[in-house]
Amino acid sequence: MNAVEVRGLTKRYGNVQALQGVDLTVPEGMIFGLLGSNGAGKSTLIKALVGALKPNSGEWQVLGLNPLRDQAKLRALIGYMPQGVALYEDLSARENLRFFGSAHGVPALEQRIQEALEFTELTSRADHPVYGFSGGMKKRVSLACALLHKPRMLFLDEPTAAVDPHLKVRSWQLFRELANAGTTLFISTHLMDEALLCDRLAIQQTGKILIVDTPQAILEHGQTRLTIKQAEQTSEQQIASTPNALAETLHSYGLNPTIQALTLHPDSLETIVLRMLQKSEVSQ
Ligand SMILES: Nc1ncnc2c1ncn2[C@@H]1O[C@H](COP(=O)(O)OP(=O)(O)OP(=O)(O)O)[C@@H](O)[C@H]1O
Repeated sequence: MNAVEVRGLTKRYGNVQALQGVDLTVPEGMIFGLLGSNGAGKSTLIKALVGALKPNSGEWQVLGLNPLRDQAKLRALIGYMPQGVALYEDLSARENLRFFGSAHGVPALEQRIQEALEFTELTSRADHPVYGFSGGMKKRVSLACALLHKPRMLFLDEPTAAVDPHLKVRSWQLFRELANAGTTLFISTHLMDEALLCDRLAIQQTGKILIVDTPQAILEHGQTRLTIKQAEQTSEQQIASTPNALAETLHSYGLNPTIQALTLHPDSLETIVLRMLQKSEVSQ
């Protein structure tokens, strides 16, 4: 079964058409990314899918349920981490989890809270009030709340916005662990490096989905500028962004003709910075 099926979804706020006929299918058990710039309609789409707003028209189902009509049933099956922090600031992380867990009727709640705190690396600050937490820690508490009832599907609206590189990497490890265990994740982002970590990616612009494919296939829509410097001259050419195109071009420069594809995987700036930070921690 598909986790999400959407046809012709529209949503208007006054004269702003936030969703302009969205069609989308999300298979179960994967990390599905929704990439779009500010105002593209990502939060609106997620809110419609979790039953937090009423679209103007279209058909939409999540885990086979209608998010408005079957709201109570659906809430038991999904976790939702909104973009803004929706926590009780005067309560501790554990108390927030207890509150959300009770609302969901989570069995063996205290044990489950402990597991969620460990999973999100919050145990050492579990009993401190949330108002003293950094933005990244609050995000982790929100994630723990969304995970508490072991949902089949998680909707995470820009979960790593304003989060430092270490926590971002850790969050994506968590997302991958959850997907490996069978959870479907629907994650919105405007960050390209995160988009590449998804199994499938939809690109949204002004309320419309432009393309849905694997990140690799989307990258192959691009062109690569290849600069080759030899003793006397530098040559530049545009080639297709595919491993085969690179190998083929380099054959004329003497690359072993049996090599059919070449792929480079340079570290992102984030990875480089993270490694530097880790090295300096070890040497201190
Ligand atoms: N409650 C609202 N009332 C009026 N307009 C709204 C409301 N919520 C969103 N909009 C408008 O709808 C459009 C889509 O907004 P939405 O928040 O869904 O985009 P987004 O892709 O999530 O953006 P961001 O990345 O900045 O969070 C924007 O033009 C926004 O201003």
